Amino acid sequence: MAPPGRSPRPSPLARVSRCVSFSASHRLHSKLLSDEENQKLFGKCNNPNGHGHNYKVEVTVRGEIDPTTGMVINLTDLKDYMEEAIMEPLDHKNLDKDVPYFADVVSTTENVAVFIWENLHKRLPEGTLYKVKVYETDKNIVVYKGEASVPGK
Ligand SMILES: Nc1nc2c(c(=O)[nH]1)N=C([C@H](O)[C@H](O)COP(=O)(O)OP(=O)(O)OP(=O)(O)O)CN2
Ligand SMILES: [Zn+2]
Repeated sequence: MAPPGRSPRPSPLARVSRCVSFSASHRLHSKLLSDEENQKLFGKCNNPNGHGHNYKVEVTVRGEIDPTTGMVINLTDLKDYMEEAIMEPLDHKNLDKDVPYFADVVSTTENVAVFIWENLHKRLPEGTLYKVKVYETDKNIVVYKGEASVPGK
């Protein structure tokens, strides 16, 4: 509580990140396209027997630093949430065949990032998930921040 006549001291906001790695196979193939169109669009990534990646995921949570605990979020809790939301559904899986979400959603890194966001944000305090960054390879990187475009705008 601030002394009378003084406004309360603003709580510092910080961003806390944690990384995990998982291995998975997939095939880029859209059910909305013909086999020929898929091959033309995705090339080697449309190989019928798939291919694999060692994905790296960086999750960032944003919030006030609690004056009592000194934490935005307990990283031990974040570790558990990431285990449930990322490792359990995705590690050592065939994304297209083992993960129901990707039955009709092309397993691009963009969509992997959205899947992880949707799975994580329901476990975290409202409004605290800030960023999901997925490295499909060292060179191919996607950032998703929960944003969506409004149709017609
Ligand atoms: N917009 C997207 N484009 C592509 C994605 C994707 O997720 N989003 N994914 C792929 C493939 O999955 C493919 O595996 C990418 O591999 P590759 O091109 O081999 O990866 P690198 O660029 O890191 O490999 P180098 O050959 O060493 O450059 C394709 N497109
Ligand atoms: Zn791939």
